[in-house]
Amino acid sequence: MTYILAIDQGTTSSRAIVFDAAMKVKAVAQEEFPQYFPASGWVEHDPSDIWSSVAATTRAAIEKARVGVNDIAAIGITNQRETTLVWDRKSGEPIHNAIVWQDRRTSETCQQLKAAGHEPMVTERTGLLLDPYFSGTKLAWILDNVDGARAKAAAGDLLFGTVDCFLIWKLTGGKVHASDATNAARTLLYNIREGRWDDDICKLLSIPRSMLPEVRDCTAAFGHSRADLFGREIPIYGVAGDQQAATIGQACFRPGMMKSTYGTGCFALLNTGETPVASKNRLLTTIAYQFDGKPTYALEGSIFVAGAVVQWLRDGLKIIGNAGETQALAERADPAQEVVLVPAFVGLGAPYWNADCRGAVYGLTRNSGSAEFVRAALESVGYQTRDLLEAMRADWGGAAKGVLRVDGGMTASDWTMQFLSDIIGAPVDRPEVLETTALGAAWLAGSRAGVYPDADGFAKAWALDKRFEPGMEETERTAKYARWQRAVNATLRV
Ligand SMILES: Nc1ncnc2c1ncn2[C@@H]1O[C@H](COP(=O)(O)OP(=O)(O)O)[C@@H](O)[C@H]1O
Ligand SMILES: O=P(O)(O)OC[C@H](O)CO
Repeated sequence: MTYILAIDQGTTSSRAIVFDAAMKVKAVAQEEFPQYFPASGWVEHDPSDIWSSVAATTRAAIEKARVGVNDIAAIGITNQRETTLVWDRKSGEPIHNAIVWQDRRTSETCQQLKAAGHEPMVTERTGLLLDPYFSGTKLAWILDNVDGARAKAAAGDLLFGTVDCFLIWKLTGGKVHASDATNAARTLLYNIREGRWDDDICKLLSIPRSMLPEVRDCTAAFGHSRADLFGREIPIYGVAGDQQAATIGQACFRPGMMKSTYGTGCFALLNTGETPVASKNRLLTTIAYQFDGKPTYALEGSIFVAGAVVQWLRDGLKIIGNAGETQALAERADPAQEVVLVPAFVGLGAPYWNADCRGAVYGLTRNSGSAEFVRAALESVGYQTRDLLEAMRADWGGAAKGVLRVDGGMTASDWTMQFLSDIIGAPVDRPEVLETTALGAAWLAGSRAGVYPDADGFAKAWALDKRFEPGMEETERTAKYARWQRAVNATLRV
């Protein structure tokens, strides 16, 4: 039994990956599923799509890998975080669509809670902000808006879960209602300092404790998959939210180590060790992972638009046919032009948290063309990362100018990675395995199953594909970053 099945349930697709004993990818299956936008700023998933895409891709990956089900030692799960589901304890039927992390419908509730002065207490206990991003107010919305939900919840007939918890419930045939500490840490209901659901916050949002799952370590036993799913019961041994799983997959096990994942958006996590660091710069404090009942904390910064800016160049402006074309165009851009793009398409995330501002372009001349736009778009990813790192350095002395480990689809762009290193003034390391998120989940499950090495052994196995070293002069770096900051300030004021 030397293979591990990792489930990566993301925002737009579900993926299943079979890893071999050497932690190499043996087979991958992926399925996209529909996104529902019932009103402006609302985003939902149909829970049956989440489940059917996971069921289909896990079976397909096992088949493609040509391994017997008896050779799979364990299942690891990683998932889009914060997305909120509520289902009936007896029938297992969801009572509403899943409300996705991007959904802003609870903006007003958050504003009211802030106006009533609750944010300092909530931030102190959960490490999060009173923002619709997190699960708590989404869960309260479902209870308030589905007929009879409040009464059923009070009677103990409803269960809440983030996506990991829902998948564990489905995989085990309703036998296990549990989540891991990293997912719990994103709900706005979990006290990350005390390691338990917070009764005061639950009361504030009128959420009955009986709905909430049991919270376990990332390497706990989460039951077994139903025998009829794969032909045999397989233990579920590893669970972590996707950004935390990427941190684990990048072996950021020591305080001061950080990773940044560049997909549609970008999420940077900095390991701060065994004590939670409260941010003065609107970063989130979260749990990076939890082993043996002991949490390791992280500071997290989220950027909403990273790779999405490249999609906009392709689908919106139509100045490229595919993402790979950005490299040549950026190289060709006129060095004398100083075009700056602030991609605040949906507002700005950390450290600004401004939901209302919108994107802007500065420094256009009569000669500005597609090459300068492309360069400005790729540069915006580097500048936004520097914003996060500046905030991390201001928050915590341990965040010195260390190496940044990167992963995600956009790290394929050498130009972007070189600019990133230039503008942050630190080395950027791209690993050989870019399936870092799934690898993190696989390692959690595989180490518990005894198939994979311990954390030290795993960290040693981490292999570098390419290191990008900063080559820009300090004066140029300072001038460029100052221009970016002026552009952001102007954008926030419009
Ligand atoms: N060569 C490239 N240059 C620039 N951006 C790229 C390149 N290849 C992929 N991307 C960007 O990376 C993103 C896809 O990354 P991925 O990790 O698959 O994202 P997600 O998991 O959020 O869907 C897309 O937004 C795409 O525009
Ligand atoms: O599914 P992804 O990769 O877009 O990740 C979503 C994050 O977990 C949201 O916090």
